[in-house]
Amino acid sequence: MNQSLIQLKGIVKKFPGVLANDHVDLDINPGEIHAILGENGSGKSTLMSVLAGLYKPDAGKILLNGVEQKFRSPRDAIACGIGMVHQHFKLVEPFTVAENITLGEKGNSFFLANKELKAKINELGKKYGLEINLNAKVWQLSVGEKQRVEIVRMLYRGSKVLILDEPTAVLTPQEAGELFENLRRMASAGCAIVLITHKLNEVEAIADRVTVLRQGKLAGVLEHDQINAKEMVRLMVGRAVASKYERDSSPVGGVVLELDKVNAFNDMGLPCLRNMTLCVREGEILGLAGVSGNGQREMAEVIAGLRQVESGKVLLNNGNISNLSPRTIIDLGVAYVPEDRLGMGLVPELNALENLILKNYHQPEYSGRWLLKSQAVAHNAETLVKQYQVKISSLHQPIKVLSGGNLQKLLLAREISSSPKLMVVIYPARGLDIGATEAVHKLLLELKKQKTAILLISEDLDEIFKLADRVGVVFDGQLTGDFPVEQANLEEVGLLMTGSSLAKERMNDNEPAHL
Ligand SMILES: Nc1ncnc2c1ncn2[C@@H]1O[C@H](COP(=O)(O)OP(=O)(O)OP(=O)(O)O)[C@@H](O)[C@H]1O
Repeated sequence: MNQSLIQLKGIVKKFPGVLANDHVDLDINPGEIHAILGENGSGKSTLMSVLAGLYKPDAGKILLNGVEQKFRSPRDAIACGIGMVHQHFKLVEPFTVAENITLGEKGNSFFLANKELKAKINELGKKYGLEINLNAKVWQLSVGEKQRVEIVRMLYRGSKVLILDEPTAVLTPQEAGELFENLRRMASAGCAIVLITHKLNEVEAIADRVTVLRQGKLAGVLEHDQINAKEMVRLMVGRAVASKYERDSSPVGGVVLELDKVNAFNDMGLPCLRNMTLCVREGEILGLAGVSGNGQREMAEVIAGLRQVESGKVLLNNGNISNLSPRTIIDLGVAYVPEDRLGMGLVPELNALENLILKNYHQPEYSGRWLLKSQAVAHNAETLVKQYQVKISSLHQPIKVLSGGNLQKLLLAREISSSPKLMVVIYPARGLDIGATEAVHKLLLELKKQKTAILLISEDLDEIFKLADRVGVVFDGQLTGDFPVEQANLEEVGLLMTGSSLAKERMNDNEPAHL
């Protein structure tokens, strides 16, 4: 048998109070796509950070082609051909693509990203299907394009082992398809691809081998012919996970949220909501399907008071809330779980006590004459953390160290505990493992039972069909479909998401398909 390209042997990594990796072994072969699976907090990112030189292991060895390596920094790992593309991209937004790719390279001034460098980057792009406009500023790029820049940056530095942390979590289904084709091309050219993911269908579609972690330990390795969803779930969770939820069939109430011909602009000043019209009723989940980037985020921001309504109205229980301040909208009973949990939903540097009162610290319940009422703040956090089963070693620790699932539970705990009339939630299970996804879905179904109107924005049609009473489709800032879930058809919804019929109508009207 050929020698593994990378071997991790007995890796141990401890954090205060947590054994994140407990004697984990991992073999990676050249030319393979190797998936790392495990529930939130099982130690996947920690193990990959050890391999990428970000963390020094407390025990264990890293072997490259059979030779032991000691990485003191990511620079050492990169020099050995190991590069990691993180979930949160590490690009400098005001710089161009070329500058970002060459940034930090010895001897290259990024201001002088010259012809030769550009030719080299273009060649890599062509070879692996990763073409990008080198002169574009990073802030102008879509999420998928930014990810491409990160990958090309690693390839440019000679990476032979590319670690991708949940790369499809932020991509549209089409972009994810393209990424997989490109990864396959890289693997065929001899690179090893290590993929951290929660999506079992992706693993089935693309992985050559799978390593499963559970509670910091190695739970098992599946060879290609052993990869199937049931076995992966068994190794990951050790129990069955609901594939369907029981539906609450109580009748829905009156209209809570109404968008009446709302128009708004995106960050680039282009129209992103175009006469958007929809409504959500009491005790109803409207699942809004759509490829991200079709105005969903902006719609949620308009409802939450974070984006200007240019024309049209946002009505809450028949009252016009367009362009009211976020605080007023919160006080009127609107809860919001944004796409960007750690940037917008929670403050990474603050602890759980502080994050859990971010929306109501000014209220007499928590606010004394000069200082916060520390006992009330602590009681609130202790109760919510227990009730929502957030795994956290200390309420005083910055929440940035929590796993994705625990962050989302913390955020939902804060939002749900305000007993909202309307909950707007975007991609609630993005990046979460199946156990945490189930927990989050159950919280939303419980909220529906309490008669809250829920606008659930998602790209995951399984999620929408599991939870929603009605399925809406958004394309290019407009509602292009609206069906009771029983009458919704997966294929039709998928087609509407790509704008197929709308695109045809547009062409007939001689209007451009994209603004
Ligand atoms: N810098 C840190 N300080 C303290 N604890 C940490 C740190 N990084 C991770 N942990 C803890 O180590 C454990 C493993 O975390 P890790 O992020 O590796 O899990 P994961 O499997 O990648 O989770 P997810 O799927 O949510 O990304 C968790 O309990 C986490 O809270």
